[in-house]
Amino acid sequence: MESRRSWSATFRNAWNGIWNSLKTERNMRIHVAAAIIVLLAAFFFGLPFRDIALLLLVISLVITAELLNTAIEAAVDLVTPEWHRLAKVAKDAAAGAVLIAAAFAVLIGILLFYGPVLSWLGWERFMKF
Ligand SMILES: Nc1ncnc2c1ncn2[C@@H]1O[C@H](COP(=O)(O)OP(=O)(O)OP(=O)(O)O)[C@@H](O)[C@H]1O
Repeated sequence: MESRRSWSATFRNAWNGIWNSLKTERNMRIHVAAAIIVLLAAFFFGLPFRDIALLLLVISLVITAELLNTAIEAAVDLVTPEWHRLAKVAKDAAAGAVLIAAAFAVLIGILLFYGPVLSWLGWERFMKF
């Protein structure tokens, strides 16, 4: 194993990890597609830069959680391909982390898009509810 790596090798390995997760994990592809749609919608509805920054933050949290989930699944499968209670604990907790990040991302998305979508539809009267 190399003891000293160049920056480019480190970056290449990190990119391999992202690319591998995109190729193998359907949920990762769904998260990335949702992120692109949400960012396009943010520009379409003219969300302020502060709100777009918040969207970028939650998107990065969801994708990071999904990458860590991929890493934990691979590490657990490497240690034990057999059924094991602790393997289940590790994989379920990793999946739970993705669920929490995704659920709060949806909630933040609703809060940020609620006003702009209603005014785009001309339904400002519903904004007080
Ligand atoms: N070795 C194991 N021992 C015990 N339970 C396991 C094991 N492998 C998987 N499981 C159970 O099956 C579930 C799905 O695990 P799997 O490795 O198939 O992930 P996945 O279907 O790719 O999940 P995700 O959608 O989160 O990526 C785990 O959350 C866990 O409950």
